[in-house]
Amino acid sequence: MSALSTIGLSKNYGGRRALQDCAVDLPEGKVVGLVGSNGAGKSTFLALAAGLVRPSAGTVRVFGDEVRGRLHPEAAYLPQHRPLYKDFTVGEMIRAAGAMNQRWSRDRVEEALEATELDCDARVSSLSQGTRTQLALALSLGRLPKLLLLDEPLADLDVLAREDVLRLVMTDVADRGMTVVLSSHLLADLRDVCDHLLLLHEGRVLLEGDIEEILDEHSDIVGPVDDGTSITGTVIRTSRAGRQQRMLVRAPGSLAPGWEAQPPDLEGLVTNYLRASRETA
Ligand SMILES: Nc1ncnc2c1ncn2[C@@H]1O[C@H](COP(=O)(O)OP(=O)(O)OP(=O)(O)O)[C@@H](O)[C@H]1O
Repeated sequence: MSALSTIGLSKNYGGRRALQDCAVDLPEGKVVGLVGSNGAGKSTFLALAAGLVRPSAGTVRVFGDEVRGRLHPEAAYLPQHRPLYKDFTVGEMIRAAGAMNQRWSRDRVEEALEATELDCDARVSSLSQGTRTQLALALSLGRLPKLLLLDEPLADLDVLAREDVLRLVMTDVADRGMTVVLSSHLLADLRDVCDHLLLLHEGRVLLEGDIEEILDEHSDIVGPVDDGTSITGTVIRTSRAGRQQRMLVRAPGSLAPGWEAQPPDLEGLVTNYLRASRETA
């Protein structure tokens, strides 16, 4: 079953197109890396999925139910600006979140915060950025969501805090089969935990699918610069170096003598898609 699917999803802010005609199908139980440059539409996509903003066109479904201006009861959403009351203490914040959510596990929140050794009497305003993210994430996990939407959860965190945040998320993925969509403008941030990719560029879906399948479908091929006629498949991008040319090809056929194929790495593949898109714009 799809955890999150969209058809023809578009969002305009005034005259600006933030998202255009997006069709995606994110399977249940996956960890989805939502990747794209600044302004690609990642936050808009997540806010639409959370029902926080309404689409200009198209539909969003969470576990088959159309999202209409409210968060799906089985979903949790953590926006970029961590929604915490700065004047509250940690304890007050946990109680307030509990009162606001029908389905709530205080045990899960406390378990998630165990490693942080957070003082329940500390004011939210006194916490470091990383600890605030951990607190906000723990409160999201307290809803025991089946779908967790995380907008730039790793931004502004040091290496150790990043590891802690990802470990928290992956515990619920492993224990409860939770689906996660987490955004970043850096694929490298997400590479180790994601098994599904959603690549956005200027509001459009450039690539979406299971990461292993995407990699299997593509080849990096290298051959003589004066021979391009024998290449079958879809050439995503060509670059030249001296007397050789290198191509990223989707579904390549058999190669002519003089050509060699290698499996691409994900970072290189994504970079080629983004560059090709920029070059044709
Ligand atoms: N509330 C808004 N009003 C007007 N324009 C907006 C609004 N929110 C987003 N935009 C515009 O929509 C486009 C997509 O923005 P969005 O924040 O979704 O991208 P993003 O990929 O999350 O970017 P970043 O990585 O910088 O956070 C951008 O051009 C942005 O300026």
